[in-house]
Amino acid sequence: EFNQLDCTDKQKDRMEEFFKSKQAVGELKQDDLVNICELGQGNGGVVWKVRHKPTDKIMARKLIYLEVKPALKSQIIRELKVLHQCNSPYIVGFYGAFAVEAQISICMEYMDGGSLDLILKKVMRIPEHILGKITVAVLRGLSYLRERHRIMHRDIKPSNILVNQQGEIKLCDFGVSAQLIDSTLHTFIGTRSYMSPERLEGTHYGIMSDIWSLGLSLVEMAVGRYPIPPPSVQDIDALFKEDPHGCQSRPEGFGCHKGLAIFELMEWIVNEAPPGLAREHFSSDFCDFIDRCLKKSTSERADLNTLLNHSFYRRYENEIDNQDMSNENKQSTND
Ligand SMILES: N#Cc1cccc2[nH]nc(N)c12
Repeated sequence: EFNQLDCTDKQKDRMEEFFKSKQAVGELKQDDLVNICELGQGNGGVVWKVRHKPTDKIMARKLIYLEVKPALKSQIIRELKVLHQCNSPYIVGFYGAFAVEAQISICMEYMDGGSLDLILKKVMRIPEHILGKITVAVLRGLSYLRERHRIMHRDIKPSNILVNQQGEIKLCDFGVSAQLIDSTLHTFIGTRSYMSPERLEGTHYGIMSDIWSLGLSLVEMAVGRYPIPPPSVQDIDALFKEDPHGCQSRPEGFGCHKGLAIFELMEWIVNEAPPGLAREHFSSDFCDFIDRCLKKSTSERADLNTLLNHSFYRRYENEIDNQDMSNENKQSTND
């Protein structure tokens, strides 16, 4: 019985490989890093693809600009060091963190497939079977953070789910430093929110809030646009109507509806019915999985263990493990 915290041999090999490359890098210094190109903006910072000159390793470096007292900055760097213990096939690798003046640098494993928000912009929408694999990786990543580190993610959304050419799917940007969270609370800049109703209302929230954010992210990736306010039935039908040219293109005006202002959108999340999937276009267990993630009341919402036993998760969990096994078998027959 594969436990969601177990790893396949292939995953163990990859983690050991990363650990060795991390040992080769040693302590990170600003002057050892050279920018290659920008990978993304958001989450209170900008992410650069960088090269570590002494080892020639490619990394991703998140830069957070923070005007805080030196004592707070040292506390943030100290708290970020917990990331050295966050070792899971579903969590992006961590090389180290350091501060230079008002800039905090978090250096991590470079994921050459990028983040799912940028992929979604290119492919219009993500097919259900891929969303199944994404769901397995996210739930296993959330399980790892909860079981081994007693933390929730706090910011599940497509831009914090990264992929690489080996088909790995990993979480990044989780709230490991309480001080960094506190110091950046006022810096929210965005036109959409993945926060749960209870979090927007300022009441108690926890891991169940991550489950809401996962559900909302999956609907967005399934449909191809942020799902609040919900797309019309016509929008959805147009989305799935085969394009006469055989290639999928975004229907005229789809997704570029006049969006709600951020506060209207937050009010919608708190006051209106949650979004869901159209049953004529998605499997019943995917629709049911989403419905259970997007219950507005946390007492009705599915918790992590319930979702790890849901038929939608079960359908894809073996695919990820067998994929590694089959890759291992292919590798061993090629050896
Ligand atoms: N964090 C991060 C991030 C954002 C966009 C692309 C990326 N590739 N590898 C990363 N770590 C990363």
